[in-house]
Amino acid sequence: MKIYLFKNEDEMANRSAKLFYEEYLKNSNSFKVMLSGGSTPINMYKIIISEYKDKINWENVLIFFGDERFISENSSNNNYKNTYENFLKHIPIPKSNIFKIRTDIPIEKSIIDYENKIITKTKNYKFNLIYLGIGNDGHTASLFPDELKKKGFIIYTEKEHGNPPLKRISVNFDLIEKADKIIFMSNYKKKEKVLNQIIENFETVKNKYPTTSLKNQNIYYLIAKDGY
Ligand SMILES: O=C1O[C@H](COP(=O)(O)O)[C@@H](O)[C@H](O)[C@H]1O
Repeated sequence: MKIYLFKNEDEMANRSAKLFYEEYLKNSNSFKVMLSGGSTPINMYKIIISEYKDKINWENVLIFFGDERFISENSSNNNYKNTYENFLKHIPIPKSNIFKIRTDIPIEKSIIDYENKIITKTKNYKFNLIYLGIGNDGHTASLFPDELKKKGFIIYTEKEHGNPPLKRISVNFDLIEKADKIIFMSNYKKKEKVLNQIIENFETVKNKYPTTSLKNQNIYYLIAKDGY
């Protein structure tokens, strides 16, 4: 596990976009990547579009999502919609290489549908690269501290979370653990409590939060801390 601090969001975005490209080069025949939702990755997407778009054979890139807010794809709260608007519609990736989490069918059916897509396109749920965010309560993807009992590779939450409160679908720890590389990206602002603990003494918060509970050896925390 490595922690990298950046002076600002742009520097963090540059590094995370470079990592995207580096991992693509290692797996350029079939690059399986899982993206996080929320606003943090948007700057990274801009850099991938401007710096790397033309260096990547998008036919060989498969895009999945770590979690989804269970709301219509037309809503600005939908992770796929945001990723499509800020990233996917700007790159020449075939539509058939994008695997979204459906919100137009019942939630129990959607997790089965999503898991089937993953089973079909990966070897035993293994991704080359998984991007994750960090919530101010230490959640990651949609694995929330107060409901971690569900087993399986894909789960949905019992409660509604966030603003607006919505049920969520998420990949679970067992799937994330299998990835070749995991990148957490987070902005210090509004997440001081959990990020301070991660930065200052990771060992003391190991296993305390969903975001610090992974055992995978190839985890990068990229944290933008103004003026650091
Ligand atoms: O709700 C969510 O939030 C987290 C963090 O989002 P951010 O806006 O702070 O970047 C995100 O990682 C997750 O995918 C999303 O569903």
